[in-house]
Amino acid sequence: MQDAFHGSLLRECHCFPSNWPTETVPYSLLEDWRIIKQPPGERTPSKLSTYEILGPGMIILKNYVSLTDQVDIVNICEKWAAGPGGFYMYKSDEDRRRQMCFGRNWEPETGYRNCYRSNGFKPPPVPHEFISLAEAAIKDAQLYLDDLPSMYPDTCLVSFYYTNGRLGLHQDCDESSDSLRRGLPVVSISIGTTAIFVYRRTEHKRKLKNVWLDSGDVLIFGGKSRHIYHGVEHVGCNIFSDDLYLESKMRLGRLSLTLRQF
Ligand SMILES: O=C(O)CCC(=O)C(=O)O
Ligand SMILES: [Fe+2]
Repeated sequence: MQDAFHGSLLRECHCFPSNWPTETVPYSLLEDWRIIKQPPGERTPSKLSTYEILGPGMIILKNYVSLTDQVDIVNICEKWAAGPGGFYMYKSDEDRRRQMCFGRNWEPETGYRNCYRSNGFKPPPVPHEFISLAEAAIKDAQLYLDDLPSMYPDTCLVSFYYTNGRLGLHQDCDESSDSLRRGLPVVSISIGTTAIFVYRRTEHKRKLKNVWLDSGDVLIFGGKSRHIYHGVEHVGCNIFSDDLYLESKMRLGRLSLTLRQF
């Protein structure tokens, strides 16, 4: 499946479009470039996990990802972030966040159309740890929501938000028409500083709601909530717990993984 995708795009993509990312220099997630090897410990989900239903097909699983798994995620991302084709920044992001992709390349202006990044880099496959985590979260969410479809994440957008980071209101609508029509969920995993997720349902024109995203939280929106307008505000410097920073040495900021099925 993935080979077929890459193959066809490679054939179509003869030259670099004009809107390539402005910067693709290596960007380490760590303050001191050290990767910490974690001893085996508590695995996801954390025993203290709770949940809140936010709408049809929309739920937040609080404190769902254990500290051990959060550190693992930082280390997996770091492996790619600091290498060629790692984190990149778009002009439109105005020095507020960096991004990289697993599975399929996604760019703010061209969506999933381009396979190449400016250096000819092909996104690595979605790490199996991320796939298992997203699938487990969806399964757990389905215990509380009867209108949440399952999905197999074949794409993962990794964003690192600086403490002045934000993301304006938008809909996620670049996935295949089949995925969108079936309401296959978006799974957003938060690691690092606390942020506020703002959202509104398409039919509620003015009613903006918000929910805190702390480190270890998993937010899922699918089914009837798949097309919500949403954004990220106030990343700031608040940290839910300093354990993550002590154990992973991650920079101050918010790492978010957004998994989807194309
Ligand atoms: O950072 C997040 O949790 C959400 C990101 C998002 O909405 C997106 O990348 O489309
Ligand atoms: Fe989004």
